[in-house]
Amino acid sequence: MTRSSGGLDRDLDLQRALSAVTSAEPLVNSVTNEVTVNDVANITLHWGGLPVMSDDEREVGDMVSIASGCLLNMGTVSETGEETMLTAGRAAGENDVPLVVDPVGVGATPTRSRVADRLVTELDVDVLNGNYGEISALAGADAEVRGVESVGEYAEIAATAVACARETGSVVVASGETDIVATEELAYEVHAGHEMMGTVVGTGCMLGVTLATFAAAIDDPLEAALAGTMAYGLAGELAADGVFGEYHGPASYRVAFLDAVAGLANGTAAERSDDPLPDLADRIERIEIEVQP
Ligand SMILES: Nc1ncnc2c1ncn2[C@@H]1O[C@H](COP(=O)(O)OP(=O)(O)O)[C@@H](O)[C@H]1O
Ligand SMILES: Cc1ncsc1CCOP(=O)(O)O
Ligand SMILES: [Mg+2]
Repeated sequence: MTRSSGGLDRDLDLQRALSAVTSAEPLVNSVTNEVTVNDVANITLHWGGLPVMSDDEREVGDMVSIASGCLLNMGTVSETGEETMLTAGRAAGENDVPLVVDPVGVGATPTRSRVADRLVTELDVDVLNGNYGEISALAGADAEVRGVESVGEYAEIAATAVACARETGSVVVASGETDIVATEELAYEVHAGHEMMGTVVGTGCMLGVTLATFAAAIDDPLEAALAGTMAYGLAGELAADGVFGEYHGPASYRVAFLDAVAGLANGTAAERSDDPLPDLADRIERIEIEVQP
């Protein structure tokens, strides 16, 4: 892999993206796991979307057909859940509803790898989001996913994310200390977030529905992924800086983080912090990747 970095080669405006979401107020259906479902619903609302968690085989196709975005999160996928996610994903494809898939825990067990493979091969996925280990496992690269956590080193994660984008035709968001947003052509490093985000269960799931909510309001999936990933990491920083209240550990940090998301969407972040929105050219770096064919 050859790597050369360059500036942000796109006109990306974070306030414009945030306003697109709040003005669209998109209905977003999440078929997701019961571990973090409430946080996934709440953060959808905090961004300005309308959450619904329809996951019954008899209804989910109808609900997705009237939604503007759809998330499939396989965190606790059951046998029925597998078929329901495919029903929801097919309805998204038939109704041109942007589809985000979070292949939680792919690579940890043969079952998760099989289900994830079905989702990415049988559905038209606009954005795939997972941690470094999950995206590496999906791309067939060396990966260690312990349960749902990514462990190990991933020095080539940008090239792996591009390879995954090439294989799936999706925009790929590989989350970690530095988030990678990749297409079949290139990758962007998004320098945002805070280590406290890694201490809260659900921050990957909430990133997934953030991407679905932004993709529901912004036509270009790459722009939606870059803006959503950046806004999400920014909320993590504002919370860590105490802008939305003092925290004393992961539990109180989680509350401050949710308040920071709402504050970015409703404008109160600007009242609480001198300059809440950074110049994206300083935070997003384009990485040219020469991936071996
Ligand atoms: N050490 C870190 N520094 C900055 N941001 C982080 C860190 N760890 C996690 N994050 C952020 O937390 C969110 C969830 O990422 P991650 O923990 O990789 O997902 P998952 O919970 O699915 O494993 C992402 O937005 C990511 O950028
Ligand atoms: C712990 C756990 N187990 C099955 S789903 C889930 C939540 C995963 O959340 P995240 O991917 O955001 O860490
Ligand atoms: Mg996750």
